[in-house]
Amino acid sequence: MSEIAYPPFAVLLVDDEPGWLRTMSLSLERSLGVTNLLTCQDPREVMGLLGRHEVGLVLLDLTMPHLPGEELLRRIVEAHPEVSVIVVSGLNQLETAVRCMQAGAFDYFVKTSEEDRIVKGVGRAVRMQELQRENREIRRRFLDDQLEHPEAFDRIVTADARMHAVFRYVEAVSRSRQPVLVTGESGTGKELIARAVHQVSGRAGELVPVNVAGLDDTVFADTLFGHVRGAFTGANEARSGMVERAAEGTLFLDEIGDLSPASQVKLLRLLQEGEYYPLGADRPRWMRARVVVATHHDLAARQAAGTFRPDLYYRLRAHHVHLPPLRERRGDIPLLLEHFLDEAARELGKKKPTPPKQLAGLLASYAFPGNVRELRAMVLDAVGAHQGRVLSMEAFRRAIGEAEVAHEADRRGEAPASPFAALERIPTLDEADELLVQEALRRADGNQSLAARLLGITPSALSKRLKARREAEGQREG
Ligand SMILES: Nc1ncnc2c1ncn2[C@@H]1O[C@H](COP(=O)(O)OP(=O)(O)OP(=O)(O)O)[C@@H](O)[C@H]1O
Repeated sequence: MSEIAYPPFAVLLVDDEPGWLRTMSLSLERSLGVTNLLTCQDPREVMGLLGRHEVGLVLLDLTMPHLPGEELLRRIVEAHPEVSVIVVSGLNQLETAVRCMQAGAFDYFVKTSEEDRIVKGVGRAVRMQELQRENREIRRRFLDDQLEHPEAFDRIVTADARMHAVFRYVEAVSRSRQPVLVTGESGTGKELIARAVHQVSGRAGELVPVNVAGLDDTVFADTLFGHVRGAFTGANEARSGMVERAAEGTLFLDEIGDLSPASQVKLLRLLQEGEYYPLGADRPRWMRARVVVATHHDLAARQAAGTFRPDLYYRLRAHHVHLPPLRERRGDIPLLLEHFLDEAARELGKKKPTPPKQLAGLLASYAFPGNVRELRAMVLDAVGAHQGRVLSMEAFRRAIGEAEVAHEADRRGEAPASPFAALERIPTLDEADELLVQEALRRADGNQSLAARLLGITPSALSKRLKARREAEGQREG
């Protein structure tokens, strides 16, 4: 796969000094990975270039022959308000800087400032442009409803509208270099989404996963940033870290909610500054990798509780994907069941068994705290143990029973012993009847025959109850 130009819009450098254009182009490419570059020595050509190319950012020198930079700045802002302009001037004059900012410049640097500062300023402007473009892109894709890379989501079996919205969002943010945060309960498919983000991004390198849970700060830094020779006793060789390994690809940091406070600071610095120090190094390295992070924790709650840094949380939240638990997309259960039956039969070299009719009802009534991973394990176990043509219900009943007992044991001490213990007044039989019917319909996603099965009554009995209730409500309103 060939490397795709970055960013997805051109950065135009305008200066009459060819030497400055060359040095700046090299710095931007080396430090920020910017390859989508245009250069121009004659300010009179700039408006034409903006008309012909998709430019997102202009670095503009102020003192050039033929056309004063300030005048050109005004023309650009008027004709292309969506383009950001950074003024890089030879003059260290406060008044000029103020005038340029008032005219609509995104930032102002003096040429003699450290090159590093200008590069970081360009990094900030690129990030702003990316966010603005992604906002437009997200709006367009939601209206359009089509996926451009459906193959990237092939491994994710779903017919759920929220999951499809996630796919469209992933496509909309895929070309950016900003981090993507994937949240959702354990087993909901966060790693599959991280892989899809990587695939859609078209980045040539590999996806490098690192589980950061339980890493102490030193191991975290060494794993991610590597070390130079002699950095600590036993460091006989220099070793590059995962950030380097993922340079042309994607770094996937899993279990980010469990990161220690000291490592949170390091990660924030990496994301904010785009640079890091291998252990023992005295010069920073630039990060080229795209970062995707995932957690099953509620980061907002962790942030509020003071265990997760707010600045890191807000930084990560810019591109956020949340995966709904399986119990909120029960319509996916039959599809996943088929998918895992195929997979299990293939892996175990068996003929695909037929699922018994009652299985759908049993699975629909279960909360799946372990989500898709739990369903997959159940199906694999059941197919492994099964003989004959029709799959036995027993393996599923046992797995669900055991999981519920384990779950109950986990909750013991916190949860009330009976569902009514916390209530001041127990519901009347009629009210309980009503509550059960509502809950069954909710769990069955409004499917009445499934809801009836959950309630242990026939579909016509449920339909009669619903009809009677509607009539009673009608009379009350009338
Ligand atoms: N929609 C899906 N279609 C097919 N397989 C799925 C789907 N969602 C999850 N899986 C499978 O379920 C298992 C768990 O998925 P994954 O590892 O992506 O979950 P996770 O959210 O990252 O979990 P954790 O938080 O525990 O790391 C994997 O075997 C994965 O292939």
